[in-house]
Amino acid sequence: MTESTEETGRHAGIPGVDTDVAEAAAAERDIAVKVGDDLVEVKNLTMKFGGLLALDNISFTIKRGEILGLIGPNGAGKTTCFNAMTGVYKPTGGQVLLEGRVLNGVKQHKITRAGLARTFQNIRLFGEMTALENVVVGLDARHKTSVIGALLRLPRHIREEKSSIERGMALLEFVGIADQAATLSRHLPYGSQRRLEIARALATDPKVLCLDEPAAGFNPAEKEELMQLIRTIRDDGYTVLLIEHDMKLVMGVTDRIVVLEFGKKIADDVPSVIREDPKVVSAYLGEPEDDFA
Ligand SMILES: Nc1ncnc2c1ncn2[C@@H]1O[C@H](COP(=O)(O)OP(=O)(O)OP(=O)(O)O)[C@@H](O)[C@H]1O
Repeated sequence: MTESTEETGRHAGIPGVDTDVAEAAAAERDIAVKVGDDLVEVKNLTMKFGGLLALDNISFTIKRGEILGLIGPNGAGKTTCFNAMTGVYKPTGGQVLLEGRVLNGVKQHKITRAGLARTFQNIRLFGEMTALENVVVGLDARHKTSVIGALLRLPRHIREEKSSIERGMALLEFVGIADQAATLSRHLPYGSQRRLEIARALATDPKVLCLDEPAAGFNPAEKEELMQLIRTIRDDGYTVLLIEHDMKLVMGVTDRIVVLEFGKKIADDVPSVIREDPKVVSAYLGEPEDDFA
């Protein structure tokens, strides 16, 4: 965490955020809300699968510039919440707003374009493409030239292609795998594949980056490195929503935590309060000890 605890200006209010860094980096992004204000509002989000109420009237906000943790025991509804927010599922009820704009009913790719990017619990890369190509695919989604422009290799397309490769390389460097740019993604070590997923999501220039268990399968040293990467991403001006099972990781990296249990929100506070909350402790009873260390 950075050390800007005495902020009193309009960016104050998010513990641990170096708001100068966040503001400077994010200034280029066209985001309608200020650092510290509500960027995403989840209002009474409800998701039913037949008779199963997987999400029951969930409400929370994500503030611009924060790292928000979404935790809960197995089956609590975390991934369902991500899926309902990012257009994978159509919510049964409630609303998700990004910068005040309702996302319900908007197609997945349009939600990504609007600024909500995500990674998946199960890695979803193009295995037969190189690491760089996987990132460039994400960047291409933002291009303005037409298919005809690409076929005719018009100057604008060539310019965009060149800048895609440069930006793709910069993103691979940012997540620490630039030396593996030319490797087919299916040949990358597991940890690099997880990093590549993050780079590909960042390529869409998101306003909010949603990470679904990015440390799954990592050893403690890899987890520590990933925590550092998530902090760097935030310090670069992004807002992060993080689903994570590993409580130590969540407590160490987040500014605030929302806790779900059986599809209901049972707590929403800073990590030090969540750690002591009896409802949260009891929700984790019976879970592997590792999950609530
Ligand atoms: N497509 C679906 N159809 C039916 N039930 C589903 C579907 N997706 C999720 N569920 C159910 O919804 C509940 C919440 O599941 P979800 O995967 O969101 O939990 P989770 O908190 O992400 O769990 P985990 O930590 O194990 O990934 C579970 O009971 C699950 O079986």
